[in-house]
Amino acid sequence: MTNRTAHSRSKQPTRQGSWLVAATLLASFSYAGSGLRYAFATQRNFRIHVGVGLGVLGLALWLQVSLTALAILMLTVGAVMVMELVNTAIEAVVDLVVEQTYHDLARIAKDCAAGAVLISALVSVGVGLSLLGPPLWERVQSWGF
Ligand SMILES: Nc1ncnc2c1ncn2[C@@H]1O[C@H](COP(=O)(O)OP(=O)(O)OP(=O)(O)O)[C@@H](O)[C@H]1O
Repeated sequence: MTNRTAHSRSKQPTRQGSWLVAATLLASFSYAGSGLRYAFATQRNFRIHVGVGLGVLGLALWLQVSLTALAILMLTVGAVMVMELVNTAIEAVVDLVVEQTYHDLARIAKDCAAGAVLISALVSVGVGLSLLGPPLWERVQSWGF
């Protein structure tokens, strides 16, 4: 039995236009996990952002920054990852619509999505330097450099 058939025979209310609807909360998490795994496996930039983000949060914990600073860093790191995921989603939808053809609107959509990732990454560098730079400098000086 295909998923579509299974769905149509279930007691779940149908949603017009959807091929497959998450029937349970667990299924929703599972689909979200699939998206994260796909982005991690296929998007080099997403892997870089995850690596740098974990490094930044590790550094913040090591420097024992304030809880407010840690919260701002988590928000910033998370925002970059979210932008990368949205960028990946937009690229997939654009490719689905135009397939292998060149289209100016496809270019604009992809370029703007990439621009959004770039801005979030630049902002996160500024936030990271502002919040981690001074305590890192103090720590280095305390070593007698
Ligand atoms: N169908 C299209 N029509 C017009 N321009 C396109 C099209 N597909 C891609 N482009 C152009 O090529 C660029 C790169 O597109 P591509 O799909 O390869 O993204 P990418 O390099 O994988 O992006 P990212 O590194 O953010 O994942 C786009 O930003 C856009 O300028």
